[in-house]
Amino acid sequence: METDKIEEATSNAVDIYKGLACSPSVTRGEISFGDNTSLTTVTSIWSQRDIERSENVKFSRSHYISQENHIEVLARSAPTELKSEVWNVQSPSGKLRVIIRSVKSDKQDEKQYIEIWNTQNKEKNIDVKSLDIHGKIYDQDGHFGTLQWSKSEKFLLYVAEKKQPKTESFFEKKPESNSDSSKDPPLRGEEHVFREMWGEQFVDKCHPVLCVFDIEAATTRVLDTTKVLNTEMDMSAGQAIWTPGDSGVVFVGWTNEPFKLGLIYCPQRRNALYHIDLESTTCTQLSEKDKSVRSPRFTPDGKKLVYLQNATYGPHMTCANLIECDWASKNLTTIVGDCFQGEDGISKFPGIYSLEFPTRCWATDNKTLFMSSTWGSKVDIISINIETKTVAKLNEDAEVGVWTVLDVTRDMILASYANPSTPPYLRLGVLNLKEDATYSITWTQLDTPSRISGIKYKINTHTPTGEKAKDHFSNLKYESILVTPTSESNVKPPLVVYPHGGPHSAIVCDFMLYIAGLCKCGYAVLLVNYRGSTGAGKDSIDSLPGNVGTQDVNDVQGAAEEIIKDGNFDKNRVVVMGGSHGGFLTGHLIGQHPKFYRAAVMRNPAINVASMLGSTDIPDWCFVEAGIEYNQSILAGVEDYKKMWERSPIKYVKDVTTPVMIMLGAIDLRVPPKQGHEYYRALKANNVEARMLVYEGNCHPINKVDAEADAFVNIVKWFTKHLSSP
Ligand SMILES: CC(=O)N[C@@H](C)C(=O)N[C@@H](C)C(=O)N[C@@H](C)C(=O)O
Repeated sequence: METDKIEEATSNAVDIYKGLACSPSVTRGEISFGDNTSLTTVTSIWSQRDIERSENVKFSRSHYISQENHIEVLARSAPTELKSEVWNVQSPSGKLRVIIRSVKSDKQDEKQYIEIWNTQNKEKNIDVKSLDIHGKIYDQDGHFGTLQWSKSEKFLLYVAEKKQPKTESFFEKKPESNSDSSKDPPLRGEEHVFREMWGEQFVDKCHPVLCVFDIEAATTRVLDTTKVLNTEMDMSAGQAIWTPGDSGVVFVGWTNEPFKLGLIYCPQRRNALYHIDLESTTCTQLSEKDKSVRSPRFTPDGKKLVYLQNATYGPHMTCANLIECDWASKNLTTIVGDCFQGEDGISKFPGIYSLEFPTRCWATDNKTLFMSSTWGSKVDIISINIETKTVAKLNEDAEVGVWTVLDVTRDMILASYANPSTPPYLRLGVLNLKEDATYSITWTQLDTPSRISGIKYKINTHTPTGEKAKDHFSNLKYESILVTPTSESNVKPPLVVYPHGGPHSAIVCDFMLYIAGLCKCGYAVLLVNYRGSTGAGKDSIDSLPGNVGTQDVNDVQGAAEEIIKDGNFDKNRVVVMGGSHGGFLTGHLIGQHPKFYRAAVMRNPAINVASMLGSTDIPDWCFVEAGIEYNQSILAGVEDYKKMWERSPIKYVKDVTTPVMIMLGAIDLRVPPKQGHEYYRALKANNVEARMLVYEGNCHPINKVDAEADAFVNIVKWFTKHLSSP
């Protein structure tokens, strides 16, 4: 009986997952205007899981739009699969397009090409290797990646790996003396020198440099940024943009010394904004010292430069400031600073929580920009007027979900919208300037949303209660999202408690494949944005470091108990799952509340912060979350290790009775797999049922198509098994 139930649930999960996995996500969008100004084209790039091919398939779509007096979709192109495109960027005039293509030979060695297309054909194709001046061109990695046309459309600006000298063994036969001495001889004995890279998911990115490609000459110039302020500072460069008139480049430079820390999800690494003049090659620092900056953008008239900034080190995601640099004077002004929740809760603007501005983000007024930013458990479109320093929310309160601004140009805005029951779809809007100098948007849906039936969701607000409120920030509110199956059955659905990772991140009302899948399998899911999450004020974020393992655990448990008290769920059918710091919280929850959860699942869990310190790409995280101020010269002492251990779930493993399934990415550099092994061994030593899945070739997210699919079905099977047993 139990076996049949498990088999049926597993087979059902496979079918449900295969159906939902077809929902594509939009990765880029661009508004363009042909010669005929009445015709607008929206080009969008999508990604979709292909389980049969076990890869994410990328494809483009186009919408052809008339906007005589309102926006009307005249035609839609069929999706076109994009094979091997790393970049695809239209020139400012729309007459040219550059594609960076990456082609893998059957021997799997990768070749890259720079392709220049006009509106009829491919004009130029350059084999990057033939340039022999840099390594691989960087993709859109969210940190370094850049590909920008100059206004003149004669040059391209991109980021590539610095060329490495050739190396050879000490025992290699020396070449004849009359050989070509003009070439740099290979370095002997350097073949095995460690090349430090930028951590998790940046394993082939060690030293990015700025490159300017002359299209006519088909040659590239690598900009030497070591002469910053006349110091030999070795820098990694990225996020580069042209200065007005193409006379120079503004870019973000990260110091490579004393050692690199993991960069992904960590926009608080020490760096600065620089300006390099292409004629004199002088390089000057624009931004303040000892800050972390990102996403520089010039106003269309070139008079102002804005960028996002926050403190270095400290919490890994925090409230960002918007800084304006007057280009003529280089004077800096803070337009939007830190915001705090205080007594007002999350309804008040919580500050900017975003990794970047859209590539094009300005209204034609040269003073209002549009971006997406996390606001509680949703992502809204906000406008920021850099003249009046005012912030406004642009989407309606009723449309709770995730709004992503993709492109803004000629007072039109392209965005995608999604929510837990609706995969992302495109909306094109016209910006309407109101009398108070703010904007409203008149939207047109470019597609009919494909809403998934049987899923409803609501956002709950929680206040820390009872003994949980003793901690320092007890007045701060926090949210959760309850996603519930809308079945007619009067059987109370089992509840999955799901704390997010980070810890300084947030789960937002997005379309999430796993959450929709669990819901369609009959589970309700409680997604908890405990204090310390982004989108709820800087004070919320600052409340957590040093209090992990207590405050965050109390908030998740408090939300779960509050929801169960409402009577819609059976308190004997509650399970818990989480990844990374969410796995850390899962371990704490089953250790500190041993009889509350019937089963647990952890993805790449941080189990023992003390033992993680020496092997993670983010050792600073171990200090910061344990409440120890970090700098790169710190060395942990006994007391530091003690603090880290005392805040770790391993401390409570002896009290665990809940069956645990651990899922590991074999090449995870963020939370190394040995963390999961440490917990697995401790559970087995205590005769607790434990199952461990190790996904080869997967890193921290475990998001390769086959692994992600296998993990989902295994999760459903694990929960079914343990909810079926007495
Ligand atoms: C916000 C954030 O992700 N912080 C990084 C330091 C980080 O990678 N933290 C991990 C411990 C973690 O919890 N990562 C989250 C994003 C996950 O779910 O993988």
